[in-house]
Formats: sequence, structure tokens, C-alpha cells
Amino acid sequence: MAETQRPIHPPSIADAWAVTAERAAETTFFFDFDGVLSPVTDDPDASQPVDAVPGVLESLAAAVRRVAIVSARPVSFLRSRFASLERVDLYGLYGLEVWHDGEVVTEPAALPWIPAMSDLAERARKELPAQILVEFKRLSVALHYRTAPQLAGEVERWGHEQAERHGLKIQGGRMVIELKPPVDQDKGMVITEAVRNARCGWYFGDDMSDIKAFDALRAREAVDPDFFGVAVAVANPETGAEVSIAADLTLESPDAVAAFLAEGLKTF
Ligand SMILES: O=P(O)(O)OC[C@H]1O[C@H](O[C@H]2O[C@H](CO)[C@@H](O)[C@H](O)[C@H]2O)[C@H](O)[C@@H](O)[C@@H]1O
Repeated sequence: MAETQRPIHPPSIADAWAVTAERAAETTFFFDFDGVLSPVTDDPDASQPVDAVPGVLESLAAAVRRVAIVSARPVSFLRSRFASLERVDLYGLYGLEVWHDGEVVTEPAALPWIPAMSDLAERARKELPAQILVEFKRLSVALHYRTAPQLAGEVERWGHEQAERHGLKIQGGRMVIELKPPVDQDKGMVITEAVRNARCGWYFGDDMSDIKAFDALRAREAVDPDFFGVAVAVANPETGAEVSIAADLTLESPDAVAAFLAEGLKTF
């Protein structure tokens, strides 16, 4: 069958699915977790993917070369939410962890930072107000102020002070800041590597850290005009328009993501 031409950006959604179906064997779909596959909750431990998500991801994984979740959550958390999925790959902690051949593989350069991160979480619990939820993720510490937004400034100051004193990196997010080891790894780097041999890639994200993943798709297109990348934002009221502006299209919610994929799968 003759190939349809790569659509001009932004393509119609129907064009985007047509090109994707044609290149299915060379296509990867990437998804952020919180806010994209799962609605935001006050308690990060309570987050669950929307009901339709596991089924639609598994169907997508059967139709294209690869489906992967690329999250700031640890792989252990992602496994607890997607235990039934056999064909979906998992990147945790911005790619510092990967689920590979039945085990978690951790970036070796990050491992020496585990004790420092554990100490940091302990200090955060002692020194920050009790309303701040401290999430220890082995190789990073997230400081959540969703239920106490008036404390954002105090949390930011404390976080920046710690980052400076201990040589850590800071990542801002939705009502959260996260302290990470000074190891070069982010979602953009994960996507750059993962689309090296692909002809088509989609990324669904809702947060500031996802913009680097969108950029990685654009960078791939810049060096290979045949590559077809689609950046999809999921709307949220907290990061303003920045994520949507960086994307090709915006969906309203995790439920809308599941419905969008189910509809798109009809093209294959
Ligand atoms: O890369 P992601 O999978 O999107 O992870 C980003 C952060 O997600 C979680 O926090 C966010 O979702 C929580 C649950 O809905 C919400 O309570 C919080 O306000 C959000 O920032 C997670 O807890 C963080 O560790 C991740 O960095």
C-alpha cells in the first residue's frame, strides 16, 4: 500500500491516527501517570488509573511496537497499579528506574544517593509543618502542599536551601516540589533514547516535566523529517497554559485520554 504523506503540524486527529496505523510496527506510545492516566487526588497513595485505562493500554500495546509509562513515581508503585499489564513497559523516577526482564534496574550513578534521600525525607518530616506530605521515593523526595497551598512559599524556600546545601536537583510539579540526586536523567532523555529507531511517537503529559518529553519528539523530527511525533497535553488548572501550548492537542482529563485511545484504535 502506498504511504500517506506525513501530515503537516498540527494535523487533523484523523490524519494523525492514519499515519500512526500505517507505521504501527515502528510506533511507540508514552504516557505520564498522574493527571494523565489517573485523576489527581489529595493523597498520592490513593491514586488509581481510571477504569478504562489498563484495557485500552493493553489493546494499544498489541497494535503498535511499544507502549511505555514514563513517570516520576517509582516502578514499584507503577507495578502496583498495572500488575495485570504484560506488554506495557515502565520507566520510574524520570527514568532512573526501568522495569526490565522482571526486575527493577536502577541507574547505577543514582544508587549512592539512597541514604542521603532517606535522611532528607526524615529532616523534611521534622522541619516542615505537619500539613506537608513528605513522599520518600528511594531516589527522590517529593514535598506536597496540595492540601496546604498557603505553605507553598515555605516549602519552596526549604527545598531550595536543601538543594543548595546538599547538591541536589529540584523539579517543580503540580502542588509539589521534588528533590533529586544530581544525576542527569529526565523524561526528555528517556524519550530521546526510546525513539531513536522509531518512525512515530506519541507522548501524553500534563506537567512541567513532560515538556522535555514533548521537546524530545520535536528534536527527533528536526533531525529526521520523516519522523512523526505527536505531543498530547492533558488539561490541568495548576500549570497554566504552558503544557498545552507546547503540545499539538489537549485532552480534558484522564477519562478523555482513555476515550481518545479507544476511538483511535478503531483506525488499526
Ligand atoms: O510523572 P508523574 O507520573 O505525573 O508524577 C508526578 C508526581 O505525581 C504525584 O503527585 C501528583 O499527583 C498526586 C496524586 O494525584 C497529587 O496529590 C499531587 O499533588 C501531584 O503533584 C506523585 O505523588 C509525585 O511523586 C510525582 O512527582
